[in-house]
Amino acid sequence: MQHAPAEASTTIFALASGAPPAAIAIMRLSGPRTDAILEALAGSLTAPRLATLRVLRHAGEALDQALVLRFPGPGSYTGEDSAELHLHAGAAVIEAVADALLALGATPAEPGEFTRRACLSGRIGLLEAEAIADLVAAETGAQRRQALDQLGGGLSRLYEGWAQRLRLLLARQEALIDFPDEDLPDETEAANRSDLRSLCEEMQAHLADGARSERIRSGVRVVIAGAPNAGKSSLLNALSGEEDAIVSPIAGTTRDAISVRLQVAGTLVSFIDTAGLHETGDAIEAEGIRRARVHAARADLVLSLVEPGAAPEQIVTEAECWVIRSKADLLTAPAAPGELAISTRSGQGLDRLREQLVAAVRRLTAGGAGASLTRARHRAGVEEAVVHLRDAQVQTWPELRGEALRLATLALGRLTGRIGVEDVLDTIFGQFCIGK
Ligand SMILES: Nc1nc2c(c(=O)[nH]1)N(C=O)[C@@H](CNc1ccc(C(=O)N[C@@H](CCC(=O)O)C(=O)O)cc1)CN2
Ligand SMILES: Nc1nc2c(ncn2[C@@H]2O[C@H](COP(=O)(O)OP(=O)(O)OP(=O)(O)O)[C@@H](O)[C@H]2O)c(=O)[nH]1
Repeated sequence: MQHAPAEASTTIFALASGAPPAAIAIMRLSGPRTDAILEALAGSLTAPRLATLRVLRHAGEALDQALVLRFPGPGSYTGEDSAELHLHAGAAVIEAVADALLALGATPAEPGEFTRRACLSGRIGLLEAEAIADLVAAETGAQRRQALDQLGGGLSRLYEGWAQRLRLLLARQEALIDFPDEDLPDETEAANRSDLRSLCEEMQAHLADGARSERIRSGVRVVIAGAPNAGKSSLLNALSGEEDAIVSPIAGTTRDAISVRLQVAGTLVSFIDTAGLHETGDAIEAEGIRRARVHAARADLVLSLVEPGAAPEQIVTEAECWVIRSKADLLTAPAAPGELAISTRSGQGLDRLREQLVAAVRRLTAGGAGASLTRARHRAGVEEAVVHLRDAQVQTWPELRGEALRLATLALGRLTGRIGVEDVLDTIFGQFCIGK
């Protein structure tokens, strides 16, 4: 972890609670001028971590009767001197307090700046900062549990453990380079090789998790595809219970993908209604169809809708693809065995489809115990480490093997934030809300 208080010179403030109107608003402060500002506003410093009722005054005027909480650094969320003002959440109260804070030398915080400072002061690692972002954004129970696990440090410990083992390997590797003529090397060499192999295997197993936690975090993608008029939009509306997509007897009604986020079995699922697949000379429709195919290719599950009498469309995807007979109320003969038949008009087959969706979502997000990666950034970092470890395994020159081990350690270090924090901070904190 880095300990350089790079941005500690300013004192920042932000409304940490939601937008008014609300009952209470929490104004958060962090930085070296925190105590001076509190003294000016509240008359004197309050006891650490003890909610204390004070009248806040500025320029001879009372601004609010508020609860003041002081968190002296370094034992605070940011690691700096921090405070919270729990205000009456009236827009005028908030504005008056913000004006007073500005006048007393504080500056408005950037999105995620409190957590960024917590990272820069070494209070938390990057993986924990990401977990906080995920926790704040969580819409489903599965997302909340996963973010809380990551905040608990499971993923950090896994990556730190790997980095630690790599550093040990590197040290032994360097001993080999420094003392090439000793008797030990043969045994050390064999031990290094076997440790390297098992480390590499563990990382590959970690990568081969079927992306289950990335899915929990960003949502399972279910794409509804098929010919024009197959009943795709009707199915989307039936699943969501709302009029999300336009339904009409005119073929080609849905031209761009429509995405609806629903919870299935406590997991976020994006159902994506796409343009009907067929040959067309219409440029806009053709673009819609191209997008439909891209969506299907990236899906976790494709529902391929087919009208009675028609044949399924060709859909290129690595995902599971269910052929579903639509408009079952119009079927004269029973559906083929094993084929799911639904009717959004009569409701036939919809409960079965819902049950199958629940089972599919559980399957797509199920996995073993232990920490698992939740973002593309983690996947890319571990993949990079694996590339270098593979390289290390085939290198015959100890110096080059050492270099490959160092590069793998670097990749892991960037994941946890031990190395090159600044590079990734903007990407991560740009997505935070202000006040976090
Ligand atoms: N009012 C309020 N509620 C909140 C937060 C907050 O900052 N303020 N949090 C913020 O996001 C979360 C809680 N997270 C926190 C994490 C660490 C510390 C902190 O001061 N830690 C010190 C002391 C711990 C102790 O009491 O012993 C430390 O770890 O040294 C505070 C809040 C959720 N609820
Ligand atoms: N009889 C019957 N008609 C249906 C059913 N579902 C949809 N339809 C009708 O089929 C027509 C097309 O339905 P949509 O849901 O718009 O079909 P789509 O596949 O989204 O069509 P495009 O947007 O053209 O790709 C509409 O007139 C619907 O009312 C059904 O279960 N039974």
